Amino acid sequence: MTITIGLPSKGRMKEDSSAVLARAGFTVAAVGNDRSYRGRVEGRDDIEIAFLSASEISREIANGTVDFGVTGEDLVRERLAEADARVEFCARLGFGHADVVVAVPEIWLDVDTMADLGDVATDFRARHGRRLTIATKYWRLTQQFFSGNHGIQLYRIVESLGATEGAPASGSADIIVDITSTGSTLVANHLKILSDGVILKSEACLVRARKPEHEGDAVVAEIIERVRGAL
Ligand SMILES: Nc1ncnc2c1ncn2[C@@H]1O[C@H](COP(=O)(O)OP(=O)(O)OP(=O)(O)O)[C@@H](O)[C@H]1O
Ligand SMILES: O=P(O)(O)OC[C@H]1O[C@H](OP(=O)(O)OP(=O)(O)O)[C@H](O)[C@@H]1O
Repeated sequence: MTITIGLPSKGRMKEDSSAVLARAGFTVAAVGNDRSYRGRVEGRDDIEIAFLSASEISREIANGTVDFGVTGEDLVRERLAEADARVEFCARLGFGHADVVVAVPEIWLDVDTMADLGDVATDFRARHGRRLTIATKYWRLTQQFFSGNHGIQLYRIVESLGATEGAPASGSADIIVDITSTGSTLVANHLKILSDGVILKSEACLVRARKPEHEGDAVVAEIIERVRGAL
């Protein structure tokens, strides 16, 4: 059986992903020219590399078209319901850190917690004639956190495909759920994170699609062990 590993072909995780595999003893090379989307590992005919974007990797892991992938935990949990049943987070790789957070306008002085926000959501229709709106590209994580963890049901998600932090100022949503690393984009947009508003502390992970044929497979076990040993 050939084991396929999805690695970022571009973006912020690209260099660190190849470096961690190299430290684990797997030297990755493109097949054909530099622009190829297939790679191989030197000396290993039993491992194939698929170069994809971080978000494509989460999709391919969900489909099971790759066995392993290096991508952000946020992208995997957003893509997959019941993520822990479907995939194994084999190793946290120490780069690509970002928190998925709930942020509200700084001027909402009496809103500091999710409970405060729940009160705002409850009163919102009476005050404004519509539901509280949340701009995000993290639909699943937002619904799980608001409805599942905090019992907040009265809101509407407004899909955001970019510049999410600008939504409250432009009037396209009241609050946001987005990723932050240094926090400077939130500050620049006069937004504050609720004190219990961190939905997920994400980083790049080695993720395995749980497949029956992986049971007892020596190459699968070797990849996990060597990557863990390289951290
Ligand atoms: N400052 C940051 N902004 C956005 N994502 C970040 C940041 N820091 C770390 N990440 C992580 O990087 C991953 C996304 O990486 P990247 O933007 O390269 O992905 P992509 O999905 O390939 O991009 P694209 O949207 O161009 O397809 C996510 O897992 C995210 O958590
Ligand atoms: O907390 P900070 O360090 O300010 O980073 C957070 C910002 O960085 C990302 O956007 P980016 O401009 O990287 O674009 P992307 O979302 O398209 O990757 C992310 O979407 C946030 O807007």
